[in-house]
Amino acid sequence: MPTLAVLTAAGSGTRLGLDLPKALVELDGLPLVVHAARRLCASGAVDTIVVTAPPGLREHVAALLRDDPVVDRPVRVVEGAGTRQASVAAGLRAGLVERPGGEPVDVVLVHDAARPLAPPALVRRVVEAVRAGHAAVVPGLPVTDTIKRVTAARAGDPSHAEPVAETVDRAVLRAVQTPQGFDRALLVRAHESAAHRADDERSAATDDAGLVEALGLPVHVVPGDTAAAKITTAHDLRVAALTLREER
Ligand SMILES: Nc1ccn([C@@H]2O[C@H](COP(=O)(O)OP(=O)(O)OP(=O)(O)O)[C@@H](O)[C@H]2O)c(=O)n1
Ligand SMILES: C[C@](O)(CO)[C@H](O)COP(=O)(O)O
Repeated sequence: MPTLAVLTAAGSGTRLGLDLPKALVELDGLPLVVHAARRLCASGAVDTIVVTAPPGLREHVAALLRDDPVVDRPVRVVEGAGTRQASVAAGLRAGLVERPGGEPVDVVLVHDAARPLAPPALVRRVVEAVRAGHAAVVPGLPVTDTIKRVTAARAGDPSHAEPVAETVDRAVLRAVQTPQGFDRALLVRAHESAAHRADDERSAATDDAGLVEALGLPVHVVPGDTAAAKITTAHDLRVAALTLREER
């Protein structure tokens, strides 16, 4: 049965600090959203894609993807919303409309254009784990830094130094990435039951697996890939350019 990918691209990219939405920023001459869509298609594991575009840029994003020679799956573009969670919900609504005679989607991936170099093999790994029976799957990497839990700095301390409460056991930590993969019915249920918190940045979930966890249902981690790193800052964009060069 078919796999739908919701590709989130509606964010503004505030932390990147350029004067256009992050998904439209170019890496080696191609917008990030196009890099991400190309790799979803190259995986061979994705049948259709719904992209969440920044406000007012739906047509522009649709044209970019329509004109790209490597993006060879049907792509639908919808306008995103104010938070990532609300954008994914909008993408899901559009992507799961049944087409007459079409086979219903059974697996949904949610992927960030902000992770433009997530390799096709990673996409396949996530889809395979869902098809093997894990209803919610996230790629994750071991954490390599020593992690401290801190408490609030003392009021009036000019250094703003935060007291350390403990060193967390990093062996049990994973830094999770996208694409995240789900059984369709589970992801729809998870978004529906968290819809009341979708529009408030402080309460919205930062990833979709978190919504499944909130239902008390299991989420499994498969090995991630350093190439799927998230572009948040200008430094990350430079690292991605190096990753792309190494890939060639
Ligand atoms: N309202 C939003 C916010 C984010 N995203 C998408 O979710 C992914 C992860 O978001 P993030 O990296 O935080 O992107 P921005 O919100 O653009 O970044 P910033 O917080 O720096 O503005 C990105 O692909 C982004 O386009 C989205 O579709 N809709
Ligand atoms: C979904 C995600 O990419 C997984 O690491 C991440 O949670 C997105 O977070 P952001 O704060 O919206 O960048």
